[in-house]
Amino acid sequence: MLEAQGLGIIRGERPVFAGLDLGVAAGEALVLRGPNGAGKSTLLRLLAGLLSASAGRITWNGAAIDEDHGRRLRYAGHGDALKPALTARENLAFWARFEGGGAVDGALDRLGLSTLADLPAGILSAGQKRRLGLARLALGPRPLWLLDEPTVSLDAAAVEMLAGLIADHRAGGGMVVVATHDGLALEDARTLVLEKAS
Ligand SMILES: Nc1ncnc2c1ncn2[C@@H]1O[C@H](COP(=O)(O)OP(=O)(O)OP(=O)(O)O)[C@@H](O)[C@H]1O
Repeated sequence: MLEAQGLGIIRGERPVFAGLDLGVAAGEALVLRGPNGAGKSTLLRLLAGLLSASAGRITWNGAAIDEDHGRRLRYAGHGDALKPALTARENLAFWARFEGGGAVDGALDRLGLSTLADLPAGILSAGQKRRLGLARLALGPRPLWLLDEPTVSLDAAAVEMLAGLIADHRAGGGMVVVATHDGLALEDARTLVLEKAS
């Protein structure tokens, strides 16, 4: 279980949020909402261990997260983290190697990219690049997914693929925390609304 207690962070000398508590158990989804600048990306980066909190603590099964935390999660931020000169398949194969293995062709297929597998990532459309970035989720199981506005640039079919991917992940006991401004439909998801600090 992922938990945060009394979480607060100051960025650029200004508090983004303070006193924030949350918990996500196996199979659960937590949707982060709130206006631009409210701190959704900041919270996801904290939960990923990419930023340090100014106050409070983040725990995994009761123990403070440490340098091993990154191996139990997949974080998909605003960028797609692709190398434009490599093909779609080569990009994903790079990630699979980096993570110690993964089913590359199956992941491409899951995001509807099989016919584009041998094209350089640099010539893919914005939505195709986003699909490819998200195909990393399908490389193999990791318990925690942290997704920052994953539906940006996606068409309706791809949003459905993503929703299916998340549903399967949760059915297998996975957890997901997702920041979104739109209507990504996740069954039985809880919502955490962040207010903009004044
Ligand atoms: N590197 C940084 N240095 C200083 N302040 C930062 C930094 N990164 C973000 N901030 C500030 O932190 C606050 C929260 O930003 P964040 O990106 O987490 O918001 P958000 O809720 O994800 O917004 P959006 O809906 O626009 O994506 C903003 O006021 C932003 O200016």
